[in-house]
Amino acid sequence: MSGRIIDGKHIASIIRESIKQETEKLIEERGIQPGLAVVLVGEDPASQVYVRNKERACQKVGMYSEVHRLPEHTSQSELIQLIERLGRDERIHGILVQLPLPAHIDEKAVIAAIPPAKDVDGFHPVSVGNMVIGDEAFLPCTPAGIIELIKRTGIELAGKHAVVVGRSNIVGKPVSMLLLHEHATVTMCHSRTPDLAAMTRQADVLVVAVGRPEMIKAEHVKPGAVVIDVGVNRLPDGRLVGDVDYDEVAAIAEAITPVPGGVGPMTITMLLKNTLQAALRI
Ligand SMILES: Nc1nc(=O)c2c([nH]1)NC[C@@H]1CN(c3ccc(C(=O)N[C@@H](CCC(=O)O)C(=O)O)cc3)C=[N+]21
Ligand SMILES: [Mg+2]
Repeated sequence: MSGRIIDGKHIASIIRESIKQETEKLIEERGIQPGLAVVLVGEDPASQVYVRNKERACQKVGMYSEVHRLPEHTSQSELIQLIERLGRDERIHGILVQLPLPAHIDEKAVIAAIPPAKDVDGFHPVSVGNMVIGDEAFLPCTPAGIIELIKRTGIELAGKHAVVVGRSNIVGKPVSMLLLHEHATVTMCHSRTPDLAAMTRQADVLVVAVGRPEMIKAEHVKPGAVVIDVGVNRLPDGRLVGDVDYDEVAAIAEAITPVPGGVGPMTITMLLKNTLQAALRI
């Protein structure tokens, strides 16, 4: 038996088509073109690729985008001044500061400078708080993309046991909360969890976001589970792999996301969705 492949690229393209149509309508009817500003500090090669992909995705759906590339040595106050200027800029509906930032900059202080109404990453403490209490908020893009992927694949979450491996503020913690909102029973695991496999083998839905290449093996997975792989790991030989050993796990899972072509394309799609939403709200 080999499980279904959850085709994130295809599902993302369907959603992007409807975002494109709504964008055209907003321009036509109200003269508002959704605009995204992406801020990139430093020369990290992976970040450069992500930022270029985000810029291209905006253009494809008819949104305005601008990228601010700042040198590695930019000071925290210079960066915050730029964010405050973008916060006042009427052309800009969404602001995204690419993470990670250089070590001399306090990420929390920078995120706090983004007006919550333009926080399309959903990282501002106000957005996080609204998300946790279930109020309207910009949902963080990767967690929102994961839920959308599961729903559009026709997988029921209510009453299921979801196990999340990884507790980051950008994926593990928020996706656990969104799974809870979908009425799953949620277990959160991390690097200090003893006997990880004993926990993950209980999962009906297993979400892995730890950043360790191919660490989840067949022994970690209950036959028939749904496996969502959030990892994006570039190996020395250039191959891109997830946190899940795809070949082993695909053989026993009911459904599984590939890397690339799984969660990644959904992340950018949810960013476009949030940017459209930000423009619709004004
Ligand atoms: N402020 C901020 N917001 C983010 O959302 C954010 C960030 N910083 N820093 C880095 C991470 C990572 N991330 C990805 C987005 C798309 C793919 C993606 O499209 N991946 C493709 C493959 C891309 C490739 O070939 O390298 C795929 O999985 O099919 C991956 C990773 C967003 N992040
Ligand atoms: Mg894999």
